[in-house]
Amino acid sequence: MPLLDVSDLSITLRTQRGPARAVRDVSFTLDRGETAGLVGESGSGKTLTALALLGLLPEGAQVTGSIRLEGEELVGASEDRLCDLRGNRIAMVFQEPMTALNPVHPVGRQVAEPLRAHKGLDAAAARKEVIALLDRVGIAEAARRVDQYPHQFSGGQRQRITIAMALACGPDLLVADEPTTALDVMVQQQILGLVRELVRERGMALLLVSHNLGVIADNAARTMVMYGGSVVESGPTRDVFARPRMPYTLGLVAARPRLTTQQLDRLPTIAGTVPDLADLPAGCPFAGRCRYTVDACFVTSPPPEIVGPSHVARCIRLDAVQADLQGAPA
Ligand SMILES: Nc1ncnc2c1ncn2[C@@H]1O[C@H](COP(=O)(O)OP(=O)(O)OP(=O)(O)O)[C@@H](O)[C@H]1O
Repeated sequence: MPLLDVSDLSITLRTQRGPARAVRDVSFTLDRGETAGLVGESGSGKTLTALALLGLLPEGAQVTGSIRLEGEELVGASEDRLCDLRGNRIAMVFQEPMTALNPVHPVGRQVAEPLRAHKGLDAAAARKEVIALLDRVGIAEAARRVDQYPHQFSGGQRQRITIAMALACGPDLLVADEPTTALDVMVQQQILGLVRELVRERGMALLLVSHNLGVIADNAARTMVMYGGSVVESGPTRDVFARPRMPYTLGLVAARPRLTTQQLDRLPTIAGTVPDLADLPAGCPFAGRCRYTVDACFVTSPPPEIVGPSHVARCIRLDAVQADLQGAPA
């Protein structure tokens, strides 16, 4: 049984312009020790997918489908149960560390919170554990700095502290949503290196969300490309980037042949605009921007097609894409 099994997850939000189906039929599994990357442009539904795993969706969001953690269904689970799991078995690291840190409390007390809430540690035991955690995530002189406040740390150190907080209870699943976007490139590399080490060391599963192709290419064994609320292509990262098949992925990769984190701090631009989720036409969400579009693309929601080992793309024009790729000069 996979650690995480997401099946046909759809999320509909209430918006001023009516219901918006912001996430559509997303399915994937994640095993312990595995890192999957979720990549896509702003508004494609990455964050909502991540938040759904923690039961942290905006009020009024309707969720259908299934999210199972070791077989336990989380869609429709009680708030009490989700609270038990959050920060304990599933933890999240956000883009902006100050979202997770309270500026008026010393960092040590904040990292200790999940330990006290979920593991019942007393103050002295929690403090000892917190110092060890801060030390592990690379905060020098942790025993002295544990009583300092968030503003006394740099942005990179604050993100290290939120990682310590996320790790405190030894979660099985870590969800990191743009964990390094707010940091400069050198610090980004250090933090991602730390996360990689921790995932390996602790055998956690990691869902890494990023708009940065390089971050995903460097860190995730498996990649899911999101567009207009759907996963339009997924597979082993190497294959998705070396042999993209869905025209949207193709456009992203073609625009950025060198996949390194430094090169790809921004998602390449593709002509046209992201579809309006409150008014998404039937058919393929990319149809309005795609050069392969035929009439049927506006009618049929493309089913997942297997295009290689564990590599799936949603497009009804795969043959035309393939023919072009074969005809293209190497
Ligand atoms: N609380 C909310 N109320 C209404 N619409 C929302 C809400 N949160 C997100 N949305 C909309 O849902 C869609 C998907 O948002 P989501 O944040 O998941 O995208 P994303 O791919 O993570 O983009 P970004 O990288 O900008 O965060 C967007 O169109 C967004 O405007």
